[in-house]
Amino acid sequence: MSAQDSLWAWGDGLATITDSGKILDCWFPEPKLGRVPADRDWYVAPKALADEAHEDPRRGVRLHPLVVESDLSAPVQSTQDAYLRLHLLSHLLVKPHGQNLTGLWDHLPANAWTDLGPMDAEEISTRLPALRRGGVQVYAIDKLPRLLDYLVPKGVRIADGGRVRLGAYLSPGTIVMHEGFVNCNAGTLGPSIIEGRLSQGIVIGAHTDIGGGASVMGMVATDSPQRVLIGERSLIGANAGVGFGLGDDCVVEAGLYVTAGTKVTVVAEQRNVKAGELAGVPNLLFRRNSLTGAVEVFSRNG
Ligand SMILES: CC(C)(COP(=O)(O)OP(=O)(O)OC[C@H]1O[C@@H](n2cnc3c(N)ncnc32)[C@H](O)[C@@H]1OP(=O)(O)O)[C@@H](O)C(=O)NCCC(=O)NCCSC(=O)CCC(=O)O
Repeated sequence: MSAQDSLWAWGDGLATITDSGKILDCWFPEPKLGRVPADRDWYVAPKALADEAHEDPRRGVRLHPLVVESDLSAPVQSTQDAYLRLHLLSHLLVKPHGQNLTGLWDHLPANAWTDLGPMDAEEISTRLPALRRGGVQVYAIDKLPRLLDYLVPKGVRIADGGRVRLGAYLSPGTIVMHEGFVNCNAGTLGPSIIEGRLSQGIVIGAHTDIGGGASVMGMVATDSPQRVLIGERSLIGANAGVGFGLGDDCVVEAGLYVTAGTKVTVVAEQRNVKAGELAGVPNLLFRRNSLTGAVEVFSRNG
């Protein structure tokens, strides 16, 4: 694959399409980087996917194979393109921030998610009585589905599947506990424990622990130039939070929320700085002095 090819991706997908022709989602079992091979007939689906094609009158949809090719440097073009890019993240083929996600939200319809799959949210009221009679549950109205309904990442534990969205980038060895949450275009670069929330765009390094209920402040816009990276072997304590990137081997005390603008005292130097100025600095402990209320920063060793 040439360097130029690495800016492209493609995949055979199975789209859910409403009776009125609206694409609700697209599942790509084996997305790939590069261009569609020259000898590939775009109109002939692999047998495994062709065999999955069917109609589901309960949801008013049909499942139909299609092939999608995307220029990852360009904004998102369609729903199937959006789903391909989310799959690339969760298959660990493209890292968070490694592709252009401008327009992602605009191309993701807010579907009704049932245990049969997605359906048009506008049709849910009329179809609900029949769905209930059939024992079908509607568990969400949302733009992004659960990761585990599309793939099972290797070597990863997810205690509650509803808390991890398609597009999460979870490296082998990651454990997401019940309180953990991982949005799309966010995730882990190595083994780690997530008991708190990783918003869109947040990436944490290997052997880092996001404590119970902890928050890493993110941003909704997928094209924001702002990056919040948390280094390796760091710990954000239970119910704590950060609004800027931490370096390696840092600790934030349980219950302490430090935003980029929080004025902190660097104890060894007796000087006050905005915490955001310490973004990326390794070996720091952030602690609120329980006697004075001031947020203090100490150097620590490993
Ligand atoms: C800030 C630290 C890291 C500090 O711990 P340390 O072990 O380094 O220090 P220590 O031994 O406790 O304290 C050393 C000295 O500093 C003092 N000291 C400690 N904290 C202080 C504070 N805030 N203000 C003033 N002094 C303080 C102690 O009294 C002691 O003083 P003397 O020397 O005078 O004795 C810790 O308190 C912390 O917050 N850890 C985070 C743990 C965590 O949240 N893990 C996530 C698990 S997730 C989970 O459990 C799930 C829970 C859930 O789901 O809700």
